[in-house]
Amino acid sequence: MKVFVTRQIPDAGLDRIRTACDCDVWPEPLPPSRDQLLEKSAGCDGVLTLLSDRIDAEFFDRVGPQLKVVSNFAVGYNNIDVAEAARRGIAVGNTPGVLTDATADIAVGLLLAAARRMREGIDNVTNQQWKTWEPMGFIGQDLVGKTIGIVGMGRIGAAVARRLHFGWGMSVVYTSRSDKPELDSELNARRVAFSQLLSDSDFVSIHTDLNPATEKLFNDSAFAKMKPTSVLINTARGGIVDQDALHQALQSGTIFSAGLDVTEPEPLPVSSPLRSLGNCVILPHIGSGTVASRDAMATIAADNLLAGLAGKPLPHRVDPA
Ligand SMILES: NC(=O)C1=CN([C@@H]2O[C@H](COP(=O)(O)OP(=O)(O)OC[C@H]3O[C@@H](n4cnc5c(N)ncnc54)[C@H](O)[C@@H]3O)[C@@H](O)[C@H]2O)C=CC1
Ligand SMILES: O=C(O)C(=O)CO
Repeated sequence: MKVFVTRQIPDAGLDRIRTACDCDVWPEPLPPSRDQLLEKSAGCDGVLTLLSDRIDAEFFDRVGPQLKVVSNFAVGYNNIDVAEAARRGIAVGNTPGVLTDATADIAVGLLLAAARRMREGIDNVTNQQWKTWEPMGFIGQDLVGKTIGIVGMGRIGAAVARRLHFGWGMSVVYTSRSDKPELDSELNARRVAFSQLLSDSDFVSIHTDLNPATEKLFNDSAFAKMKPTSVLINTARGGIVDQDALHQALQSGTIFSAGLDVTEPEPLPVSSPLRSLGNCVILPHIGSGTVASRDAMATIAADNLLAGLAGKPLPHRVDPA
């Protein structure tokens, strides 16, 4: 079986694939260009992709009808046209669960950083502008006893809610496609409408997948409903936030600050005004970036790939919505 792996991934997964397949791994740190992706994947039975690889009808046409499986090295799969894959009988896999804690930790880290103005503080020290301890300097937002609004109460959303409820005594409100009675009783949480979440929350953390209903969900009208002291955290996907509206909200004081692990595009262009705002903390999409998480993602991605090649059910299969 011939496979293309679009980037170096941990040996925990790569060794399994190399043992079982004729495997070509993209060797560069930067992704293959679109043409290189299409060229390298052509004729393959399986591909192991990253969240930055666009997998669509054109890709499937160019790769050929022998393609059996696309295994995404991520839990998010908005880069893949899953419906088109299903129409063609191509299995799609992802890596849920093993990165939940790592990503929730980064969400909490961003929340602390954005609430307590750490970016401004670090910039101040790094630029040698810090002169003395000031009673009124770098005043941020308190966390204890505040309200966290979780947008998308899935695996990562629940893990963030637990951290903030049990660690900082926060009240939890959330939006979800369905009721979560077990979380309501565990966290004393309340499912509310999106607009109520925006107006009630001191902190809002985004944990939905990117889909047609969540694309640019955070726009001018959403920011207008948030408290001027509120902090927005996004570790989900950049496309869920209208970044022009976010810039305006941060600059005008409509909201207090933001912490982003994800942007659209990634990285943001050098000219993006969000890069230079002191009240916007931006990380280079490192939510799942721990040894254990990335090893486990590699193992699952390899297992999905090998199962698909063998015509067996994928351990973690993605179905069309
Ligand atoms: N920053 C990073 O490195 C990482 C980012 N992610 C992102 O986080 C997302 C969530 O991951 P998990 O929690 O594992 O997925 P999940 O599938 O457990 O949770 C997503 C939740 O969002 C809900 N949802 C979808 N649309 C909604 C809507 N319109 N309104 C309310 N709820 C909605 C779903 O029903 C689901 O409960 C991924 O799709 C991915 O994009 C995931 C891992 C790492
Ligand atoms: O898994 C994902 O969806 C990520 O964004 C990176 O781990």
